[in-house]
Amino acid sequence: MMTKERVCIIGSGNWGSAIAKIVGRNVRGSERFDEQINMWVFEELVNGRKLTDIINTEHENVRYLPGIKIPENVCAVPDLMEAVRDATVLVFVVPHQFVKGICERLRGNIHPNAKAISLIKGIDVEGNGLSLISDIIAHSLSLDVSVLMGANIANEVAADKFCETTVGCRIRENGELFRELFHTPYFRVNVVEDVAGVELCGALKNVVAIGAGVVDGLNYGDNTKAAIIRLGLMEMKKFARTFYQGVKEETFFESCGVADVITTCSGGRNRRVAEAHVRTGKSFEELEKEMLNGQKLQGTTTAKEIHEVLAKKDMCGEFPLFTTIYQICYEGLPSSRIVEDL
Ligand SMILES: NC(=O)c1ccc[n+]([C@@H]2O[C@H](COP(=O)([O-])OP(=O)(O)OC[C@H]3O[C@@H](n4cnc5c(N)ncnc54)[C@H](O)[C@@H]3O)[C@@H](O)[C@H]2O)c1
Ligand SMILES: O=P(O)(O)OC[C@H](O)CO
Repeated sequence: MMTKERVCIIGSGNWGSAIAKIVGRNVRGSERFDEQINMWVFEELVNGRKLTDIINTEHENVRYLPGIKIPENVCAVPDLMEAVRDATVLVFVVPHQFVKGICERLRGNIHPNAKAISLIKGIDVEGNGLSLISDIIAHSLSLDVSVLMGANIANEVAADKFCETTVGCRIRENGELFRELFHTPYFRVNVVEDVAGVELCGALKNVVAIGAGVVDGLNYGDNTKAAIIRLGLMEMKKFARTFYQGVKEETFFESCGVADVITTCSGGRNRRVAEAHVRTGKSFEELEKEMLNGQKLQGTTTAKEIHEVLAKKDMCGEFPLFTTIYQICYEGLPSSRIVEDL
């Protein structure tokens, strides 16, 4: 008899918890996946109680996804090594700034047959230049890493509202395995063989979302926002194809591309916080703490990371939207320059 795949979800924030609901339900009765799932939780106290205890007794992540029941076969585990023990399928879903530290701790401690998927929307910049988060995981842990990105605001997915998503894979068999793990009638998975294209769409759309929030804060209206979306998509495509060979044109028409830019520029956290930044004059850090209750912004850090890459290559002038968004976030450029500098 085939040994069943054992799944561990690494991360338990807003999206990690929503995805735990899907995966927890999908593995029930599965011939391919073990029904028991571990979810690694960065432990914290909520009203004096451990978050893992709350999740394991009330089956709800009251801090990051309140009001949604997580299936009882999902077990919250505070110890990372214990969480991944025996896991052959690793689902990475933490804010991108934490992934390197987690991989360092995991190195040498994972199942030899493990494969992974990253749901993390972000990039990394090291001395030599740009790295995909999926490559950081793959190189640290010597395993194949697929990605899942799409127009997927966690609260809407968790409420079972229909949407689509894109899995990018290098090994088709693994892409199909992940489709089986995540696909539901209301969370429709399409698999494409373009990891870099899918992942860069997911990362870069967070920068465009900051731009959309800025024009909302300025009350510029829908036409301006549509222009930001269009110009943002063009810069996303140019950036992805400049830095990664083989990124496919059609990937930008998948859920991870145009659909995610639209959703993120309407209902996302990055957009909301950027709008508040313009209206209140408060810093992004202050507003992240005030408005997100522990959830993390990815768009501002990604704007900084891509700016570092562009500045090193002397290419800022070729990416006027990304550059202006960076300057608004980090250099005090007046918000109105978002359109003046285009
Ligand atoms: N929330 C969404 O709607 C959504 C949808 C799709 C993709 N994503 C992406 O998924 C990834 C994870 O986002 P999220 O919404 O699940 O997280 P989140 O924004 O809710 O972040 C909070 C999480 O970070 C954890 N954390 C805090 N400090 C930590 C530390 N030092 N080490 C490790 N973990 C720590 C918290 O415990 C919590 O689980 C991001 O890349 C995000 O862009 C989010
Ligand atoms: O809330 P945001 O801005 O982090 O975006 C959430 C998702 O990535 C939208 O697909």
